[in-house]
Amino acid sequence: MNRKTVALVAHDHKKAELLAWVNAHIDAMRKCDLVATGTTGGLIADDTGLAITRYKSGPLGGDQQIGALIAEGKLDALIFFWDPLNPAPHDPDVKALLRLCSVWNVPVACSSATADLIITSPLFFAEDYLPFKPEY
Ligand SMILES: O=C(CO)COP(=O)(O)O
Repeated sequence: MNRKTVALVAHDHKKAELLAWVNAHIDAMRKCDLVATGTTGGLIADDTGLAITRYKSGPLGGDQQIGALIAEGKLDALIFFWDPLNPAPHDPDVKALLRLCSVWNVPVACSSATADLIITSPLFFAEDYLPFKPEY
């Protein structure tokens, strides 16, 4: 099976929802190389025992570090439960991260419903499926 690199990110009010989602898809998570922003990654690693490469906390540059992975073609999906009800001090970074997913055609889920569809899609792990990669 094709090993995929998946980023896990959640704002504070959405962390419990992301943790529940990870646990609901724990078998799929074990088949992925996981990266995360700092606090999100620590929470998930402590709860599940999954190995996660942790970057800085979002407000301290973690979103931008994950954005750099996207720009380098090293990320296969972003699961980002951002908070639509509370302002974030680093909102420009949040927007920049989501923007790069569109620039580089990287699948991104901002809700558990969409994340369910990505992670259960046979295409996602298929050896012979390569999403279109734009050439700039
Ligand atoms: O702020 C975040 C994403 O924008 C997430 O950062 P933490 O995982 O460190 O809370």
